[in-house]
Amino acid sequence: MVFTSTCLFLTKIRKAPRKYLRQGFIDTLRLYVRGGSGGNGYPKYGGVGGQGGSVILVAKEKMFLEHVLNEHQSKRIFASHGTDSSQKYILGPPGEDVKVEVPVGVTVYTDEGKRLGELNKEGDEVIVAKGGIGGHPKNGFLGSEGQAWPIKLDLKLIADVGLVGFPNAGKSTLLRSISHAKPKIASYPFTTIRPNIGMLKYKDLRQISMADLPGLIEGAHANRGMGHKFLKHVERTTLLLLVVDINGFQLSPQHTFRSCLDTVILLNKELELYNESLLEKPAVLVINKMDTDGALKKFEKVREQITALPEIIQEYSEEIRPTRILEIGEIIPISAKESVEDIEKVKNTLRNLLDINAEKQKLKEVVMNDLNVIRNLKENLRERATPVV
Ligand SMILES: Nc1nc2c(ncn2[C@@H]2O[C@H](COP(=O)(O)OP(=O)(O)OP(=O)(O)O)[C@@H](O)[C@H]2O)c(=O)[nH]1
Repeated sequence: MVFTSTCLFLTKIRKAPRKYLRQGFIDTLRLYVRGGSGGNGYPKYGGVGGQGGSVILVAKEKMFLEHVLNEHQSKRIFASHGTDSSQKYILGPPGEDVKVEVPVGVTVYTDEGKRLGELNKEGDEVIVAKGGIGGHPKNGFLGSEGQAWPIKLDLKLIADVGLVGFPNAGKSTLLRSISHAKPKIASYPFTTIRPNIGMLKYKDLRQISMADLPGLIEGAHANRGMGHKFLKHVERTTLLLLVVDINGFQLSPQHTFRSCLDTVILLNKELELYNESLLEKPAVLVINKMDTDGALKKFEKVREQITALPEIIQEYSEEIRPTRILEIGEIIPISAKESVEDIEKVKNTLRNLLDINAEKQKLKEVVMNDLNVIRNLKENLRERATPVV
């Protein structure tokens, strides 16, 4: 009886998980971290206390912040203290470091917004709370306290390609058919509520990662829909893959219907408003659902309009019209659902564009290096030419 009532009581007080946890994707996480204190020294023998352990973040692939939260449910991570110096240990043993695995793509901040570091590839490490130094003659043999503060982990997914589009355009369907990812697909908007990452695999073993992000809506830059939260992930992708529905989009009967061309322009605008530098990224435009009635005729018109975008946008009102136009490298009509050939075409185009982009980046680096060498040489010559007074 007592047992039953205890169970009932426990069931009653168990809180429902917070909303963001129910959604199943977290891209920021606050932790409290503390390095261990240094051990005290031993004045009699000039003994030095052990250094306190540090809290260190280590980047790991295929991880999400939910895993960090599961591992550290209290959100408090403490490294151990250094041992005092004693007769037994003249040099006190150091405290152990605590290594916390976090996803690749995390940037760490303090509450004041100071950036402590970025973890961009597997194995990258950032010390987030240093252990205190041990006591020794110069500090009066008193070990000092370790660093202790709350930190914020901010995750931005790193993928080669980022899928951007309005809800229901077919982004998840494309990701599913082009990679081995299994995102949820349904005929209603906002089926995707968390980013999914798929790997595109090629015969020569080359792999390209692609992130499917929840659909944007008008006003996403100002945090309407789920936009803002997810737009930040586009910042770290190399190439943008815009997906639009040839038949346009309407969020609900209360909302304005947007044609296929409108959605391209609106996506351009949303990206621009969120962060103009996103428009510098190479972009491919995929026009989806080409298997539907009348799609071919609509496509011919839309393609023409998109190639003349600078003039076409003048017909749009100021709040919709972007000031800067996204450079669309290629426009590909596809049926993500029906055509394997279309998917192959997208796959090959992405690879080519990424390769061209990598070459460009390399060239840019070489030019920058050369410029630096020339600048240094010039400075050297100027210094030599200056007469010594
Ligand atoms: N006819 C046709 N329907 C498609 C095609 N691609 C996707 N669909 C359908 O469009 C609907 C939406 O597809 P999703 O892949 O979930 O779209 P999404 O862009 O990921 O949607 P959100 O998760 O809301 O952002 C589903 O009913 C799909 O079956 C296509 O090529 N042709």
